[in-house]
Amino acid sequence: MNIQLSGVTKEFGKTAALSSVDANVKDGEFIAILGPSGCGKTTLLRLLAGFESPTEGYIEMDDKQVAAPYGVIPPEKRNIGMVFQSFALWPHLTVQEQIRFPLLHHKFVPSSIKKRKEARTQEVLELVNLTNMAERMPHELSGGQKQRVALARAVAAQPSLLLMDEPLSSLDAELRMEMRHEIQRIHRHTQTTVIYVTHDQSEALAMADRIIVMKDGAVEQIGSPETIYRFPQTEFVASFVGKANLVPGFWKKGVFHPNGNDMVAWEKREVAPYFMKRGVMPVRPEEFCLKKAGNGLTGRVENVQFQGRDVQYTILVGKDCWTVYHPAPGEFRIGEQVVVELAKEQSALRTHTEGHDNIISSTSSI
Ligand SMILES: Nc1ncnc2c1ncn2[C@@H]1O[C@H](COP(=O)(O)OP(=O)(O)OP(=O)(O)O)[C@@H](O)[C@H]1O
Repeated sequence: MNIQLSGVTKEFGKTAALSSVDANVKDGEFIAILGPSGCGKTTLLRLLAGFESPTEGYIEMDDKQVAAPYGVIPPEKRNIGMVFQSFALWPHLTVQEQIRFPLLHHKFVPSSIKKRKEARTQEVLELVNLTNMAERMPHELSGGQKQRVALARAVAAQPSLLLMDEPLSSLDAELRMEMRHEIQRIHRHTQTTVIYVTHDQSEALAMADRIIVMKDGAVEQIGSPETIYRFPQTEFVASFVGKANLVPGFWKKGVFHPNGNDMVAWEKREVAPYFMKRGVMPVRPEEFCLKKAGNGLTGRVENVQFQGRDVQYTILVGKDCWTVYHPAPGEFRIGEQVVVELAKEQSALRTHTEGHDNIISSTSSI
């Protein structure tokens, strides 16, 4: 299903939950809506489902208007599946009855599936690896198994759009990783358009084709996970996704002089104009390297955290603390003086070409 959101605004009294959101979703895409608590993610999903109408703007699905201030097509008249954080299974139905239910009652079940409801139920049970639990009741299932049933139920009737609201947030860390994989596999298998709400950046980066990053009801940036991570367009995106250090300094002839030190020059090919105008370079913790001596900025190790593959250092440079990931084993101790440099490969990044992203080369004049 293709979706177009145009100037979508939603106000609850004086609260603007969404402010003029424009976005498009292509058929079969996996879109993550990412942002902190209260930024309007659930409101956007509820508008897409048809539970709410916009105060301004409109939503089109496959070129048909489905939501506008004066009218909205309700959820039961849209061909969508939904998965929530709370699973929302019916307590009195077995696993296979939960999956069969939409096949019996959903308005949009394709006739090819209606004719083979039992076979389709078994097929979907297999898809989520629950064939041997078909007769179990919800209280006899683990959290991960319940979430699989919820997923199976949502995709059974082959919806054109699958909406998921923080579906993994009540699962433990290991199960979350497993279910991410499961959801990706189901998406590949069904080719359904997915809109997935999360506040977890690693979930969005790992699963989505494109991410819509939101803040205070507005879209901050839309792009592929790689673009969002490597080429943030605003301070919020840089710090919310991947915890970039926002290094102050000045740009001269496409070269950045951190902390106003014109003896140190950093070249990073692609930095958004937003940062260049503000005299800032966003640098990911892994884009820095630490040395005992060299042509960089001098700092002092404030804290060291062993993380397995990397060591996370907090380095005090001037009055700012920067986060630096350095491959383990750690070579630097708390209190030690170090030199912070931009890792070599950062200046050799290939030119990025994604059409909708407004990225310029730092070698162009500003
Ligand atoms: N029915 C409502 N009435 C009044 N205000 C609401 C209503 N629903 C949402 N809001 C407000 O709109 C804003 C966005 O809420 P929303 O639930 O969409 O955020 P969210 O990003 O999904 O947050 P979370 O991650 O905490 O679920 C919040 O300030 C919220 O308090």
